[in-house]
Amino acid sequence: MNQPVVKLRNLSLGTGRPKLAVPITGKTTADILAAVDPIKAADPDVVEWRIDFFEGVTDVEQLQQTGRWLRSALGSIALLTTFRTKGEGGNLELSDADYFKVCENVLAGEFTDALDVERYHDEAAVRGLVKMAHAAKVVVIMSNHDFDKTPGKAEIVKRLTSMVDFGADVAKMAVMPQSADDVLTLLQATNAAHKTLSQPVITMSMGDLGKVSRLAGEVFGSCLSFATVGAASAPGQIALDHLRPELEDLKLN
Ligand SMILES: O=C1C[C@@](O)(C(=O)O)C[C@@H](O)[C@@H]1O
Repeated sequence: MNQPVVKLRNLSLGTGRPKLAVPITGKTTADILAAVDPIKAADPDVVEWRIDFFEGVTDVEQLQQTGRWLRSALGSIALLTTFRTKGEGGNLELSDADYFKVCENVLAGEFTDALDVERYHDEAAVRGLVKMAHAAKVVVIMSNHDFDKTPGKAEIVKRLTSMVDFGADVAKMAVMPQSADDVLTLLQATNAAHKTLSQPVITMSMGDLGKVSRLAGEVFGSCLSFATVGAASAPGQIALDHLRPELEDLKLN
């Protein structure tokens, strides 16, 4: 089977070394824009704006204006916009209806290259949002987080497969290990999904035990790794200036 590749701005996700994404978790517009210069100096492939940390997230004007300023400050770096709900490890509690409204406001603001869409919400609403994103030529990175445990291999593959069935361009799963065996489970599921799915996948085992999964994407088939410049957005993320040389060392020639 051909390697599935997805274009994200000027990147090809799914081929070569895993791409590097850095989260921005600022609370105010000033914090968010101040994060850009040090991030640009570290030269990531993708910036993830975690809008669940932004205090203006439910104000359409503030969300879209800050998004446009961020987009223009980033230059050629691809922008992924993510509202991570509280139940999946995010920072702010929103009703389902408000979650979808915020995501629609992101799309209407025309500033993002990719949108994170959580898989486990109302299914018709998820499908509707995917349609809207695709009409706006925005890449859908569909996601699911388990901050407590690592489901079995078959369950992880099933969830990633379901994301693709729901129209995801990229399917993403983050899980929490309780043991080294759990990390192996995530890696095995990644390898299996990577070999069978028609879209690229992103996976990670979080926390200290799972750090190895953030280095090993090229071997097991995860196309993007989240790394830090400043604040982390999830446990186990490694500094970008450490992760980049590790990924280069582990490159498959
Ligand atoms: O989905 C992910 C992955 C992540 O949870 C991680 O573990 O690196 C970090 C989040 O910001 C991002 O949206």
